This record gives sequence, structure tokens and C-alpha cells, in this order.
Amino acid sequence: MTKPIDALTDTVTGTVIAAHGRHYLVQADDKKLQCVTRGKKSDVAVGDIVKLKLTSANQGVIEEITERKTLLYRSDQYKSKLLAANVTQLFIVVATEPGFTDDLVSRSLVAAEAAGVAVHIILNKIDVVASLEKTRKRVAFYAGLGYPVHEVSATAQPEETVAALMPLLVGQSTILIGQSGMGKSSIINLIIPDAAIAVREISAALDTGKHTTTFTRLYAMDDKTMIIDSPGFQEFGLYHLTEGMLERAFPEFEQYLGKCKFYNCHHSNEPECAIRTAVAAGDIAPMRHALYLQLLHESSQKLY
Ligand SMILES: Nc1nc2c(ncn2[C@@H]2O[C@H](COP(=O)(O)OP(=O)(O)OP(=O)(O)O)[C@@H](O)[C@H]2O)c(=O)[nH]1
Ligand SMILES: [Zn+2]
Repeated sequence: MTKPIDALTDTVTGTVIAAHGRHYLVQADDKKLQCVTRGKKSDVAVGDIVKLKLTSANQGVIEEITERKTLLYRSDQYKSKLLAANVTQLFIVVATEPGFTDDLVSRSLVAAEAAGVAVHIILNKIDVVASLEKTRKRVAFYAGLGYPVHEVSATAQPEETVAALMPLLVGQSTILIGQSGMGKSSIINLIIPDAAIAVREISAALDTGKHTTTFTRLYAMDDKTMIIDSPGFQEFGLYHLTEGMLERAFPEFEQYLGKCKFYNCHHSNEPECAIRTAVAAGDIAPMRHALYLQLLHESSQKLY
């Protein structure tokens, strides 16, 4: 005899589609379940596949996080904050205007490299011709490092934008990040026409308060295609990355690693450092080397 699906003793598997404080919304089949974790555990991320016990028809307790394929996070001196689990790629949305900061783009790239997540850079608002060429040059720098760039215009060319992005998204779990004003919401709304409705539903279910849209949420387009929208942030701390992880998160460093005079070279002021020599020769951008040193410094300030 088969038991009814919502028998309270059943273990259910689902995907975490939103997180607000220590409250989580889990999609299990066609149900959205309001969930908490046992005790004080709060290491659940959007995108996690979890096992939970139902406590009522639409509520549950998360008992187990299944093994993650990837985990993206950012951190400050005191703690790390999970951004999303199981994503396969990161879309960094930049625009012709307002200007974007290279620091945030490079930090996002480093976070993705460290997590083993692929990156695409989406240059939006290419209809703003006045700043197009200047922005193209800036973005070409990242293309030169090996990151694919895609030019779109969410408002002026919506159909072309969808046509350019859809093939990249299918079968992937993609997180979009971008500074405020780059047009990330405009792009999400094109890809997921019901996004606004979904946000209201999630917000109500998690009781986040009327005007809060500042939580990470996942939209499942089908079984294998997920889109994660994360709130914009001004800072992207990476205190959790170790020196070894940092070195390998800069693809342009790779051919020089192991070629410094000292095997434990920090590439900061050691003599005969292959990385610094490459910077001096113009083969590594000073901006990226400076960020590397800054991240190395942050890594040494970690207090947890
Ligand atoms: N000209 C032009 N404007 C755009 C384009 N895409 C978005 N915008 C405009 O840019 C502004 C910001 O767009 P949003 O989609 O709200 O940007 P966002 O990145 O989600 O910003 P936050 O909501 O602050 O995180 C809005 O006024 C959009 O209408 C575009 O392709 N071209
Ligand atoms: Zn060195």
C-alpha cells in the first residue's frame, strides 16, 4: 500500500529556492515548503538539494544537505556568507552606463574560479552608444583573460537578448550578479516572465515584509535549467580564500606559477618573482596583480 505523500513521517527531497535569515523555501515536486533547520544550523544555501521531514502539509525541517557540486560564497573578516550552491555558471552583468567597477568584476571572477564555476560576462545596454566603445574596451580586457562576453540590450532589443542568452542557460544552473543599475532585473524579467509574481509568492511565504526583494531566489525553468537572482551588493569580500586558491584563481598567472626564485613566493616584493616580472613586462595587468595582493592581505586578516 502506498502512503500519502504528505504523511508527516516522510522524508522529502527538494531544492532550496529562497533563503531569508534562517527561513528557507524548498520546492519539492509542485509544492513550496516553508522550512527551518534543526537547531542553530544555518549553512543552507539557495540551490542546495535538501532532505527534509514534513511537520505539516506545507512546512518542514531540513535534516540533510546533499553533497554540493559547487558552492559560491563571499566573506568578511568575521564570517562567510553562502551565495548559492550547485551553480554551474555565473553571469556577471555589466553595462555601458552607469559605470561598473573592475574591482567587483574581478572579485566575482576570482570567487567563481575558486568555486570551479564557469563565467560569462553580459554587457547590457549596448543601445547607449555614447559610452559603448569605451565600455567595449574595458570588457575586452576580460575577454582577453578567456572569459566569454555577450553583448545585449534588455530594453532596446529584448528578443535578441533572449535569443542570445537562452542557449547559454539551457541545462545549466546560472547565478546572475551585477551592481545596481546594470539591468540584471530587466534581463531576469525577459528570461522569466513570471519572475515578479514568483518573488511576491516567495516573499509572502517567507514573510520577508512587503518591500523586501533583497533575498536570493531560484527559478526553475525546467528540471535541468535553474536561474538564480542574487541581490546586488557593493562589496565582495573574499577573506575565506587561501593563498594557494588565490594564485590559481587568476588564469593569467598560471604559466608563471612555480617559476619564481622562492618556491613559497607571495609575489609581493620577493626578488626574481616570475609574476612581478610579467607585470613589469606588461603581460599581467597591474590592476589584477594589485587585486591579488589585496586579496592576499584580506586572507591574512581572517578571524574565523
Ligand atoms: N538603455 C537601456 N536601459 C536599460 C537596459 N536594460 C535596463 N535598462 C534600464 O536600466 C535601469 C536599471 O535596470 P534594472 O533592471 O532595474 O537594473 P538592476 O541591475 O536590476 O538594478 P537593481 O534593481 O538596482 O539591482 C532601468 O531604468 C532599466 O529600464 C538596456 O538594455 N538599455
Ligand atoms: Zn612570485
